[in-house]
Amino acid sequence: MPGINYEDFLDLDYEPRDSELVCTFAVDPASDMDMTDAAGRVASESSNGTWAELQAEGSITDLSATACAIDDGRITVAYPDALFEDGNMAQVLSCIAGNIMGMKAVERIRLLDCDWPEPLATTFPGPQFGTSVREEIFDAGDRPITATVPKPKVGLSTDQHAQIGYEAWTGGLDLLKDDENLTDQDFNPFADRLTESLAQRDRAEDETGEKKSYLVNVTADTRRMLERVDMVAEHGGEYVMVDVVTCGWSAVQRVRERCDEHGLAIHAHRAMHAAFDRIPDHGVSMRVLAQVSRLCGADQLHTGTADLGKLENEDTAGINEWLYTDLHGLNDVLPVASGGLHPGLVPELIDRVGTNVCVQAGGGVHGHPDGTHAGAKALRAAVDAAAAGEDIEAKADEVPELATAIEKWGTETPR
Ligand SMILES: O=C(COP(=O)(O)O)[C@H](O)[C@H](O)COP(=O)(O)O
Ligand SMILES: [Mg+2]
Repeated sequence: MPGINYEDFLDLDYEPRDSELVCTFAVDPASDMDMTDAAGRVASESSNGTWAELQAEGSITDLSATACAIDDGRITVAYPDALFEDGNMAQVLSCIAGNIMGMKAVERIRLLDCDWPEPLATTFPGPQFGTSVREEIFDAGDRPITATVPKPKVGLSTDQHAQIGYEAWTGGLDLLKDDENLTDQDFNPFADRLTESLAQRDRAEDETGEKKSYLVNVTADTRRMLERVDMVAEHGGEYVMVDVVTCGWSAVQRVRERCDEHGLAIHAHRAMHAAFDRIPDHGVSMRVLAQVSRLCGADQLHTGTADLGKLENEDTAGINEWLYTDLHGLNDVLPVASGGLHPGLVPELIDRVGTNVCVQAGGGVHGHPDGTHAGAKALRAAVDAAAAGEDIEAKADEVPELATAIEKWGTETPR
């Protein structure tokens, strides 16, 4: 009887088929393994094999992955389409980023990139709106849209939170955003925050003549999230915000489905991503996380500040480029630059990532010496100037709030 062993998962002459999911891994084999052994073990454990030689016969090997290239510490693995369940991201990730991450056959392993084939990619919905939110919701023309997150992150009362929203919106920002750890706590209950913030949004829209919107954080267990999504639709919101990593992809998929019914966009916060993408040679890359977010239907996603902000970033510009590139007809995704931004950093940011983004700042708005309203004016002026290719210092001569922000923070990267 033929056995399946991990050598059977290695074929360096193999050409992946168009229907296969092709993944690139960086691999550091265990000390008693060479790269070919490790490559075979990765393909085996992530598809239908294990450490032992199996005495199984027949078609089960049709589900085997093939390690088909080894190059400079990297391996390429091709996964047959039949291995995957349609539209089930949890199942896909349990294959390609599952047991192999802890397998003793490798010292370190990182899933760097995936090439998503049409048969699998199109079983996912992708974003409902993507970058079109800039035009469709805000009529923003060529400029990036702007957002702010009230600080302190948590602890503001509902009234204080909504008031900050009003000041930010009337100062010129497009979006008020909840912070990742604000959901439905006693000091600021979800339902009250939603209604009060949207009431202030309406007021700000009347006063400014501009469209404004609110990214309310619906993150919870799936049942509560869906109830919250319904509430947002009922009260006239345009978006929900979801902490996509902490709540999990299956939950995101359900939210995407419900948002489709309501025509709501999804803002994806990536809190916790750094637990598996910060160490460069292990885990799952931010690039793959961005791909997964797009497939599951995030319309806008935090992708970092191209190293200008307070947090570590992985290839923001490259990931953003991927989010814009065609993926078998699925919509694109609007990247959100956030984390330690302030007006003085905006020209360099736009230089690095372009204008098809959302520029988001918390401390860089509310830490303005003259408060939130002035901070919002400064950020909007910086964004308008940078998008129009105008010098920010010249703009600061016209907008005193921007001059004050530049005086306070200069062009420093915060920590
Ligand atoms: O609260 C903030 C930013 O606040 P501030 O502007 O005060 O730093 C966001 O949670 C970060 O953007 C997350 O990081 P990332 O966007 O990299 O996921
Ligand atoms: Mg935050």
